[in-house]
Amino acid sequence: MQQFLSVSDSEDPGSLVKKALALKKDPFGNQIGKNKTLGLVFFNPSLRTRMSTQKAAMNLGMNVMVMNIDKDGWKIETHDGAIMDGDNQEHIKDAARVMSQYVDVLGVRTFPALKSREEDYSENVINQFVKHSEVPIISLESATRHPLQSLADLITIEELGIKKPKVVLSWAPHPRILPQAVSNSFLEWIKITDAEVTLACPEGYELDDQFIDGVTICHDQDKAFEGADIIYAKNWSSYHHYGQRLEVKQDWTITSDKMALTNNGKFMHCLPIRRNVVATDEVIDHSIVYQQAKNREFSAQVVLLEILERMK
Ligand SMILES: NCCC[C@H](NC(=O)CCC(=O)O)C(=O)O
Ligand SMILES: NC(=O)OP(=O)(O)O
Repeated sequence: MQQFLSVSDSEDPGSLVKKALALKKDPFGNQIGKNKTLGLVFFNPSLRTRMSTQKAAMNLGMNVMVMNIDKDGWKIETHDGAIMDGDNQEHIKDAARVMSQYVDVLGVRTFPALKSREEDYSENVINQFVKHSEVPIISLESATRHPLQSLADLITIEELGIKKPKVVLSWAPHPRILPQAVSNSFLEWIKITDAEVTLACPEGYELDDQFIDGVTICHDQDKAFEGADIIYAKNWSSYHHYGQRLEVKQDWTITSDKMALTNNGKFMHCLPIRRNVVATDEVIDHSIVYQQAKNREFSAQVVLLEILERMK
């Protein structure tokens, strides 16, 4: 693997799931990362991605450097050709090139601004890193995708051992407007499995066509939940009415009553989760979200391993 920005960067993404499960059994068996350094650049907050990716790198014997560029760096200009006489102090092309000289692999987290769909879906920030970095780039969640999360989700689903699982990706309420990245990415990855996938969301919350191709869309949450094996909950803001908050009449919070409609379904969420807004305490406390979060370590480890193996 040369880089990891989406499912299409792996020739055989299904094999990553199996290799990750093997790493989970023997995390320290391969020290290929000795004398190699991973850099992690954060434009946004993170708990799981930060810690699981550092742990994954340490499992392989790597050193890790973390740069919270939004807090500790100069203010970054992201537009090509900008006349930098305003607040922004350092151009992304200079920052990316320089940081890449200190490390062997570079991870980048960058959220969308949710103001312009064209700007966000152009993936300008992470693509500038790809363009100007001298080393492979790993997405730690970009404007439109979160592949390390989706790979961990697939590892978790594989561990459940359900044949042809009925999976529902359900929209849920949230006090803020959030990116579509986790949901887009989940749909892009779940397609490589034999799962039957339904997207449950209020009208106006359908995702970009490139992600929902082949997915059943259901605007009735109760109906979607009937017989489901897995409920993957997430809030996302409207793709079609970009950056807007649409009126939603029904209550989409996931409760135990709704989970009772499923086939003893497992509840998944990438975290962080707004308790008693996205889902009730009872649902979260009986869920597999911690198993899912633990698997972030092995999704990151298998990706680092594949990248390091290619560099040998
Ligand atoms: N990395 C996992 C999710 C990150 C982000 N969630 C958030 O920003 C939630 C913040 C809050 O609850 O205010 C998202 O939805 O893409
Ligand atoms: N799920 C996830 O990516 O969490 P963080 O935003 O805390 O890294």
